[in-house]
Amino acid sequence: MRDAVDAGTATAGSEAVLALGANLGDPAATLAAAVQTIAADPDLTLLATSPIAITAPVGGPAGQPDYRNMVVRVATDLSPDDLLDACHRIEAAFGRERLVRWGPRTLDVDIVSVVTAAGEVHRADPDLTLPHASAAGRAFVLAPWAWMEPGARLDGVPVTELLAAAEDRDGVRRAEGTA
Ligand SMILES: Nc1ncnc2c1ncn2[C@@H]1O[C@H](COP(=O)(O)OP(=O)(O)OP(=O)(O)O)[C@@H](O)[C@H]1O
Ligand SMILES: Nc1nc2c(c(=O)[nH]1)N=C(CO)CN2
Repeated sequence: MRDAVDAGTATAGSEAVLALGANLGDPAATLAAAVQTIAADPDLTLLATSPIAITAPVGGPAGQPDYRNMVVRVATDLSPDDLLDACHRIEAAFGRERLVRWGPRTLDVDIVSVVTAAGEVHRADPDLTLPHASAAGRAFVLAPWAWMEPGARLDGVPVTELLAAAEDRDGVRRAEGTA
């Protein structure tokens, strides 16, 4: 594992893993369009996209529809704060409204991890916690990431190992096709 760094350290040449989730409207079409939006963003270089997972909702109100989840890897020179702003702009472009915690959404884009040349960025700010505070326990993030990059590590721990321990792993299945 490379050395951890504090956010605030120069982040030019970063790579980030973003987690995308949707369960309103046409989630598969939304994810496909979101990937195109990311690919077209001048501040982001899309390096890899995962297969899509169909996942049972974790938390939130009862009766919400299954999600479609995926992850992407991007390269960027944006700071983590500016990358979060970019994620929020993409969510807003797809009509995201924050009504209920863990409630249904047209598109959620979270930052799972940011790695600079100096290592994994660590930050404990509630406005931007890195690595994402819940990602290490979420099969709906870890499974698509492991399909995309079987050797991936989150903060030094193999994603496959985290996935094996994730409580929601039985609620995740792989969809046909790609975004
Ligand atoms: N790593 C991160 N990625 C995205 N948002 C984050 C992160 N860390 C903290 N946040 C903050 O979390 C706030 C709530 O985000 P959001 O509405 O997407 O939460 P959620 O998807 O409902 O739940 P969860 O945070 O458990 O995924 C955001 O406004 C953002 O400031
Ligand atoms: N299956 C699934 N469940 C969730 C999801 C998600 O993307 N997929 N996102 C949440 C808040 O980020 C809460 N619960």
